[in-house]
Amino acid sequence: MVYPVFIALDFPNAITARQFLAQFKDISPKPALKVGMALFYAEGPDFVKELRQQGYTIFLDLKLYDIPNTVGQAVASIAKLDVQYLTLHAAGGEKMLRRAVENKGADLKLLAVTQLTSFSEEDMQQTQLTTASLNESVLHLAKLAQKAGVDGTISSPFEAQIIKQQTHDNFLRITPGIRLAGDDGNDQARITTPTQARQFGATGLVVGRSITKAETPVVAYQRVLAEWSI
Ligand SMILES: O=C(O)c1cc(=O)[nH]c(=O)n1[C@@H]1O[C@H](COP(=O)(O)O)[C@@H](O)[C@H]1O
Repeated sequence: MVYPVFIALDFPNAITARQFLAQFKDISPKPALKVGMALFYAEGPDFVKELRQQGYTIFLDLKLYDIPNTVGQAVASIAKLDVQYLTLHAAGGEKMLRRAVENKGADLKLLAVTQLTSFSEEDMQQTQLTTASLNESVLHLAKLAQKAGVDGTISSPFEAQIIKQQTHDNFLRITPGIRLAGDDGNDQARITTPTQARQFGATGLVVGRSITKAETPVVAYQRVLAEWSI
């Protein structure tokens, strides 16, 4: 089983994203890409289609969170874009998650965001959405997502281990909050290196700034892969 490393294309527009990707033209296999809100809201589905035509695996990170009917319709629209992964918030609840699963079609994998990797324990309590600890909340939401038929979770690597222990074997554990040793954590609160994420049982990585802001992004990407694939 090959576990993916998604490069987060957090760029403001297609021009800068294309310039970035030009550096990877000789890299084979092509890296998997995560298109998030900034790029999608700027360029819309056309840029996603362009990347698909070039053969990239696409993770569309729109973190859907709305009433079940609206999310169901959104997922049905997104399924037509032929992307491979899509995020939605587990906190949207079982009915919302189930409606998304019903509308996703055969080839799209749904990933439920548990607690954002930018959240510390303190940030989470400040929202007053739960009195559970961060770990308890992540595990609870992971189990809820599994029950609703979602394909896996987004969490920090720190929670991947407990999710692995308490969910079925094929349940995906994709982890952002990844930094190469020595890189700044920026706005992230729960970060690990790719090596630590692998040891904690992650089954996929999302890496943004450690690659996109590196002096030589291709070298940084290869360092991530080297740590990840041991
Ligand atoms: O769903 C995500 O991908 C996501 C969830 C989460 O809890 N934390 C998180 O950082 N992400 C995304 O992962 C990427 C991380 O970027 P870097 O911090 O630059 O590596 C960003 O595109 C975030 O939107």
